[in-house]
Order: sequence, then C-alpha cells, then structure tokens
Amino acid sequence: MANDPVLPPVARVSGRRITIRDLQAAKDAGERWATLTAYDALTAGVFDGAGIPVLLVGDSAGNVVLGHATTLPVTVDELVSMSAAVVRGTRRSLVVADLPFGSYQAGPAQALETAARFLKEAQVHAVKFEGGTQVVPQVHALVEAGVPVMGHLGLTPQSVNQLGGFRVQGRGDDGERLLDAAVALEEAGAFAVVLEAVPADLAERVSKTLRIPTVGIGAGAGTDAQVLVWQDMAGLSPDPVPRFVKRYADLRGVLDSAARAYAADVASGSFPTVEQAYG
Ligand SMILES: Nc1nc(=O)c2c([nH]1)NC[C@@H]1CN(c3ccc(C(=O)N[C@@H](CCC(=O)O)C(=O)O)cc3)CN21
Ligand SMILES: CC(C)C(=O)C(=O)O
Ligand SMILES: [Mg+2]
Repeated sequence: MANDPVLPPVARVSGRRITIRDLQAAKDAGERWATLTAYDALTAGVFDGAGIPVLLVGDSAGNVVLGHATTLPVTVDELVSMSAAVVRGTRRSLVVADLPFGSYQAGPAQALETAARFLKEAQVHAVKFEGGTQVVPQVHALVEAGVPVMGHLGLTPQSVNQLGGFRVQGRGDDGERLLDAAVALEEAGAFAVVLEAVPADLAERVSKTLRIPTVGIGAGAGTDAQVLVWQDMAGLSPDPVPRFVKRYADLRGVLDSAARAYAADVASGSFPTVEQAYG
C-alpha cells in the first residue's frame, strides 16, 4: 500500500501523517488525489490503508449515519465523537472535520471555540466549513490561531432552505461570485476549497485561478482532487444517489445477502455448528 505504484505520490508518503504542505506540493506537481468521508475507526482504517490521503468527517453523517433528511440537525458533540474515532483509526491520512450548522456562523470567536473542541477532543488536523465572503473573518481567525481551514463553495447543504433544494450552483452570473469567493478564501489562508455541484467549466476555471487545491464533488474532472461520501462510493446508500456518484462496489447487495444467509442459517439450525461453539 505505502509503496503501491498506482497511488499518486502524495498517497505514498510513508512513516508519517500527510500534511497540508504535501497537498500543496501535489497540486504544484500536477498530481490529483482522492478524498473520502469517514465516520468511524474501522472504515477510516481501511481507507488509510488504501492510501486515501485525506479523510473528511462530514456533516453528511446526518444523512448516512444518523438518518436525518439534511445535515442541519447534526451537533458538535456528534461530529466530535465520530472525528475522534476516525483519528484513532488512522495513521497516515490527514483528518478534516466539518463544523456543524450553527457552530461557526456567529463569528470568528465562535468558530475558534468550535474548532478548538475538534482539535483538543478529537485531535483532527484541520476543519472545514461552508460559505464564501461571509466566513472570511472566521477563516482568518482560525488560520491565525494555527488551524488549517478547508473552504466549501457551491452547493452548501447547510443552506438548503435558502438554496431551495439540492441543486447545481454557480450558473451564469453566480459563477463570477463563486470565483471571487474562492479567491477570498485563498487570500484569507484556506489550504483547500471544496467545490460542490457546480458546472465543470466553472470548477476548472476556479482550479486554474487558485494556487491552493480544489476538491470537487459533482464539479467535473478539472479540479485538483475529488471527494465522495463513502457509502455512495461503495454502493451502500439507497437509491436515488446524486448523479455525480460512481459506485465502485455493491455493499448494499453484499450486506443484504449476508444478513439473509445468516438469518436463514439460524432458522434452519445450520448456524452455529460445533466450530462456533465452546466444548
Ligand atoms: N449520501 C450523501 N451524499 C452526498 O453527496 C451528500 C450527502 N449525503 N449529504 C450532504 C450533501 C448533500 N448533497 C447532495 C444531495 C442531493 C443532491 C441531488 O439530489 N442532486 C440531484 C439533483 C441535481 C439538480 O437537479 O441540480 C442529482 O440528480 O444529482 C446532490 C447533492 C451532497 N452531500
Ligand atoms: C461531501 C462533503 C464535501 C461534505 O461536506 C460532507 O460529507 O459533509
Ligand atoms: Mg458537509
């Protein structure tokens, strides 16, 4: 894994944690890299071993772990707990935690207070939060305090009620504003920016304009990195999944078969056998 030649150089960093400097070096060298979400120690350990350089403890946990319809109900306590598990389950991946809705919008002091909880209680390496020019003071304050910040523009799910649904952002004149916001986040000190559900040509333009890496989700092939929710990528999420998802496995089918086979074995008496029993 650490010496797997198919992995990009940033994923082959061995014997230490990947840093935000490695990610910048990857962009400077023109290397693309993959990010996945993670919410628990076991899956985080799998992705760490597979050479995924960045793991995001997303507030998408609200959807794929906690059963909510949106990310809005997710609390700091919930994500701190999951983030701590992800950090404990990894050795090499850089772990980024999403700041939940309502935990940073009030201003730089609130953002710093929330980020400090993630760094102290979960020992994450960076935080991410949604928004453009309105969160620039927060980015500045955290970077000043030594906390790496990832921005998030485009479809920002914490604003779903204002956006009027989960729809593509940045079409037409909005594209210019998104580009300006991306530049403002970079100037405030962000180390990377997520571009979610924006037209591919806009995402490519932003990626070429910024020095820092862009991380696309539903933003086409022109970004420096990609991110997917792991349950979507592995085929565990139920239909419908957003159109930008590619399923690399059918975990839902695998788990469904396993559960059915187990239940049938119990019903028929063929599990457990003497092999699974103590003498
Ligand atoms: N499982 C999961 N995957 C995600 O990618 C994800 C979450 N949850 N939760 C937080 C946000 C919400 N996201 C979403 C949610 C829905 C669409 C969606 O329904 N897209 C439609 C319509 C697009 C349009 O009409 O503009 C699609 O078909 O892609 C997209 C992104 C992305 N994030
Ligand atoms: C999809 C990524 C960017 C995210 O914000 C999340 O998982 O919450
Ligand atoms: Mg999120």
